[in-house]
Amino acid sequence: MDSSETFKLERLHVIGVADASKLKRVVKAFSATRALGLHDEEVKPILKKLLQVYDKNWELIEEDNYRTLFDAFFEHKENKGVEDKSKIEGAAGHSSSENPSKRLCLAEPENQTSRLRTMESSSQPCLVDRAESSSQLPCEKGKRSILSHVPTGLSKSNSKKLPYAQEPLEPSGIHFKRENLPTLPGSSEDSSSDHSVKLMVSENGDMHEKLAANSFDGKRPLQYIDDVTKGSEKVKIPLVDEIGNGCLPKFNYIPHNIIYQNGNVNISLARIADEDCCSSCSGDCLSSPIPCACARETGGEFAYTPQGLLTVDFLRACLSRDREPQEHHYVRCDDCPIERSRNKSMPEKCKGHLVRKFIKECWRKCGCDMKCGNRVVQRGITCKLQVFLTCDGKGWGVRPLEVLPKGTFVCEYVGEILTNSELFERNKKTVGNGRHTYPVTLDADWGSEKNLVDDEALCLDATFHGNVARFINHRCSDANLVEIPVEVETPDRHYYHLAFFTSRQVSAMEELTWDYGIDFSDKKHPVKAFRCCCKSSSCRDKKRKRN
Ligand SMILES: C[S@@+](CC[C@H](N)C(=O)[O-])C[C@H]1O[C@@H](n2cnc3c(N)ncnc32)[C@H](O)[C@@H]1O
Repeated sequence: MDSSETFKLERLHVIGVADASKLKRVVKAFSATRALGLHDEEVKPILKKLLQVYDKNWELIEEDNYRTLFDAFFEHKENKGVEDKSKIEGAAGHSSSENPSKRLCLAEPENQTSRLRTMESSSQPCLVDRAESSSQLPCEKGKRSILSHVPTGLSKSNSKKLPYAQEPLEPSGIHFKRENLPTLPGSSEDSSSDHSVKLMVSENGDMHEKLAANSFDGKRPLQYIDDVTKGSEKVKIPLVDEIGNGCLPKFNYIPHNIIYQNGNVNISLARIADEDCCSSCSGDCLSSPIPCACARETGGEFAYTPQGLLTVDFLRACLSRDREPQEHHYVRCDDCPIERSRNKSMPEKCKGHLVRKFIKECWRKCGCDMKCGNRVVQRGITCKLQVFLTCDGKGWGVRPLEVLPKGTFVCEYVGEILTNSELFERNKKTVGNGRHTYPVTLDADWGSEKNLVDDEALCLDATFHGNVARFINHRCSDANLVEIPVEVETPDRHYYHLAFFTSRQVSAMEELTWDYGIDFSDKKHPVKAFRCCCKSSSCRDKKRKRN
């Protein structure tokens, strides 16, 4: 018997799996926990206990990339830590006055967290110091123990309403529904049993039973949508609300940008000149010793490695421009389309636009094949992502369910393509009602155009129609995502794709963030000013800092 067979049988024995068909599942669970550096010996008893509690229902353990198993593991660790601590303190003759919930919620800069530390706090990722968070959503307070089934409460009085809760958008393709899920016998409200079972109604109306073990409060349903993309992406993107307090987002999921009305986006093969494509290439352009015509457009080199990540040099150049822009990286238009749409007769002086480094991907007129390494963004989302309700008042956010190496393509920002005037008109109608908008200006190449006409000064608005990127929250200066303009099907750069790549390795369950580039003092900025809760040491929201 070889060592791998011994390993498999050992695990079957340890967790009491008699059926060999479960073997694959056991092995997969251990590979998932090992990928995060957890030791099999420590995971074994937790997995065994979960199988008992869930009556050998593997689906519940496997879903969300073994989320329940990870939660249970870290919860166990945490409880053990507290136990050990009180033993030590008991022996030393004093007790701790520290509130355990505060301990887990200590502010910690994202980029200093170790992989394990981030997972440890990930069951309720909270960067809020409880001492100052009376107006914030509670996170640890209502936590429900998976292994011990001790229900705890979630106080209504100190929960803060989310933007959507305050001002639900007008129906414009409402696709997600929130159900008040009926509690079945055996739920936590039914004290006769310690199994909390809820009937979940998914987007398509299917009903399925789900153990609400991650729900923090027996009275509040844990909200769960299997796939917010409605099957339009290659991967499913679930939505979870572990707090039971979020208003489900009302928007229409679209996987690709779509023109609202007047935006000038002209996609035609005739417009792609020979020098704008690599028609003489074949196979994979990355394997050629000489950069192809598309790579030359990127700056003479490919931006991607054969593994599909951004090259270190390209990422470094983008980050330095993003984080420490020099005066010469800015362009100021003579006749700025943004100022023009704000005040046609007397436009203010242009505030400046950061000229960014572009990636040019191969496309239809190129001779290479679809597997060419210079086609990354056009292949769409491949990472496992999850939309979740943040616990520090930012509303919904996005996190990966797996570790993302530095330079990974995560998703592009998708929305309606609007001209700046259209956006201005749209925003004018919504001024004063507290509604949040989701616009991004496509101004990365405004410097090379003399005077952009109105229908070429574009932006993306994901308020009503958008993809998962609309849920990514802002972080000042040291966000873990960087946005990079990507030219795919149009050679002129007033329209392009805005792609998000990781700026460093991101842990599983760590919130994804990007720097919206907001000047918090600019009251007229298209992104409506909000009080920034990013907790970055370089937070630019001066108001927030003072409070
Ligand atoms: C593009 S949306 C991001 C998704 C949003 N959280 C949601 O629930 O749909 C932008 C809005 O999220 C909120 N937001 C994003 N980053 C934030 C931050 N650092 N601090 C506070 N609010 C934030 C603001 O309300 C902002 O208008």
